[in-house]
Amino acid sequence: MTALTASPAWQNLENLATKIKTQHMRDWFAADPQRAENFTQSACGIELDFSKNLITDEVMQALQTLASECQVSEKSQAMFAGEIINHTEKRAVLHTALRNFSGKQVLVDGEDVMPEVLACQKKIQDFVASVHSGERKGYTGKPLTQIIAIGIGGSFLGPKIMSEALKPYWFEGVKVHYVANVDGCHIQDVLASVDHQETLVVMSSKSFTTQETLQNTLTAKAWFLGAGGSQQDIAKHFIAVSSNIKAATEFGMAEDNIFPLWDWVGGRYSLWSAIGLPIALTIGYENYRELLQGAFEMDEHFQTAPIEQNLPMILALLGVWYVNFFGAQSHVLLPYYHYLRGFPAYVQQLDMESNGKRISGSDTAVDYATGPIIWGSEGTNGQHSFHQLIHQGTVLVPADFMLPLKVPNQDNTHHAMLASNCFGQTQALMQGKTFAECKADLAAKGLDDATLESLATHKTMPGNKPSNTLLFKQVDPKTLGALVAMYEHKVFVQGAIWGVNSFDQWGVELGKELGNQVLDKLVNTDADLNFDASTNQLISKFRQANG
Ligand SMILES: O=P(O)(O)OC[C@H]1O[C@](O)(CO)[C@@H](O)[C@@H]1O
Repeated sequence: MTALTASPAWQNLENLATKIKTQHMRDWFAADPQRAENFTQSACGIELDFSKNLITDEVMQALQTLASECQVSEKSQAMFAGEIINHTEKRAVLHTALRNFSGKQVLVDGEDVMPEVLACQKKIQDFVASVHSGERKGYTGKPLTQIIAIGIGGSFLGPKIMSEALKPYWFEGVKVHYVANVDGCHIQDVLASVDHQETLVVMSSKSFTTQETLQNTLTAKAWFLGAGGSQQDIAKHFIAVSSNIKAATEFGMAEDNIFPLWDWVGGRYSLWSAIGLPIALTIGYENYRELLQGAFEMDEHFQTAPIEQNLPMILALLGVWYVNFFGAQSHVLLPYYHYLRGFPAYVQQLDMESNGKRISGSDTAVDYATGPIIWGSEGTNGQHSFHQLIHQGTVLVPADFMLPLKVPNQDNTHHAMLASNCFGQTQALMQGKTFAECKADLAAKGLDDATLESLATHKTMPGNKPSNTLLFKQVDPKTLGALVAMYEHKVFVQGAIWGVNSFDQWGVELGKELGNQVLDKLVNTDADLNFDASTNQLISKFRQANG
């Protein structure tokens, strides 16, 4: 047993879980008219109804005790203070400094990082203004109306998904295309759709070593030169965002065209840095600043709200409850808003790359589950596919439903239908439908007793399936910023409880290394194959097909 699983707080939760598993949420709602109100909290434009969870006051208190025993708030103070909490990479973790509107200093190694952060924000502001006004032009004098944003992982998901979510705020006259994968089909399609004279390429790579991003940029550069641009025109059409200024200049980026970021910004936490430049180009700098402001307000809420009112804390503790005491292996995100359709993929990287870990801070393997599989897609589409498993399958899948109460420029018929589906799903998951209720329905249809008994077993819905409902007045930049920061802090709290380092990602390295070794054998077709038999066979087939 590790210290965590042996702790009194953990043991207490195990006992409570055994008790809770014999009860049904349906009965709690029937017995307590205040339940919904008691288990609803709001902050920063987000209302969280967590009453449809397998919890009682006693459970929530026990979870809060666990958080205190794991020193979550002390660990969070260390993060905000710029301490080296990413101990395997010896780095501070300060994405919060990128949206720090408090006017206070943020020290890393005794030095205030805020002047550099503010200077970079000013550079973004000026750059966006020069593109939007048409003052910054391409080499033939045309305005830059087509932006190709090249990057992958955290250098792609944040900009793409947040821009998509803010469609009602798009600046007219500029179109941003995203390219992440090294699959040539994508970049070719995008290049074929734009005029090189009007195109600005924003290459985003914190490390400036990522294969996909480097190759896609080289392809874009070759296309630009092939279409009539010259080497000296590159500076007008190619810019980079990177913490590796040396590699970016060696690659050919003009120094003035490089937007910096710092090693204390993790890739999956980087949308608040210049990695967010494509967002600012899409929605304008003022709206982009609102996004940052929303995140800042959530940071303040996370640091100051009491644990029982603290949205990231509540979400994190509920997640721990299901992962560690109910055996839940996944968590589904269900935005009922088309423009937020990419949000599950965003949280997927944020959560799985952060807490998909098995070694704790004491350098030993954990004996408890850590980060779950995060998945999901927009409602109502999922209702007609995977919701079946959530309702009647054999695994427990806690869900976060999300709905803006108002959507811009929309006829209420659609929105009311969308909301009714969202609320109806949470209701069905919670209450289910008993065998007796199913039988009564079938009897009313005049079915004979044998058919009725048999069919009713199949139609019975156990219910008691947990879900959170997150309501927003609307998905404006500020609320979206708060929403993203809320999930960041949720992930932080869980990592703090599980004792893992949420800020490294060694697991992705081996694949990159082996991929490069394989690439060498694919390109050098005479080279001996000395991998395992399966990999050798796959390489041979590729060589034959492309020989
Ligand atoms: O911005 P970079 O350095 O190109 O990295 C892209 C992504 O690659 C990863 O390291 C994973 O491969 C992510 O953490 C990161 O967001």
